Amino acid sequence: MSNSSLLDRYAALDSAAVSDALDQLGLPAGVGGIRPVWGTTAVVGFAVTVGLEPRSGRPAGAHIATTAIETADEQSVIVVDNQGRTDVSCWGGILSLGAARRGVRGVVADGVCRDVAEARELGFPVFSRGAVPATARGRLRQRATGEPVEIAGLTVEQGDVVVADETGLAVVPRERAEEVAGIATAIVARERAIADEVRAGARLSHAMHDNRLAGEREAAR
Ligand SMILES: O=C([O-])CC(=O)C(=O)O
Ligand SMILES: [Mg+2]
Repeated sequence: MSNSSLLDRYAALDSAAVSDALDQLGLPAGVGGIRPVWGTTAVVGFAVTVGLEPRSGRPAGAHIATTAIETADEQSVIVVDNQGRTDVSCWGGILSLGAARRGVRGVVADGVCRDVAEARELGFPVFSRGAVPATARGRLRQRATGEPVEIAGLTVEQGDVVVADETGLAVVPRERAEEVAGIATAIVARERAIADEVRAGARLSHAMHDNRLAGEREAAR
């Protein structure tokens, strides 16, 4: 499957269905707490990773995330590991502008951002733990780009599939991405069938029995 067909498949899914598929395969489930900072609803793409750390008096290099954005493209989601910090911004409006100009699909940060209005005006999806005005300059430095990072307890490797929406975040190892998409697609179809029965008046406790909802193994579609 081509990369763009794979991302089209994920665009038809959501973080909950992907999390259920990951559960079935014994892979780490999705996580919450990282949410859209303006009205965006969902983003899927291949991870381009950025690891940050406190600057702690060391010399400043390139501004955080700038070199990662320069390697990213229209299939990328920038994934920023700021170790969950909420006291200093790890993403801002000029970064959103630079990423949007490359066609990047969005950013997912385990930390907080600033310049929310600038992201909204650009239509650039930003998912984070919230926002704070305090700049990264002088406070943070880039530890690495393209290396594995940790986001809300999930390891994300460069090229993994990232699914972020209003519910939370799911991360799929690239080598399992076709398999997970197949199972998640079957889960979505089964849940639609259950919802149709509920709309038609079926008893909820019957239609939504756990054995049916989550206990079965899915045949991938
Ligand atoms: O200086 C910063 O912290 C980054 C920033 O605001 C931006 O990208 O616009
Ligand atoms: Mg700014």
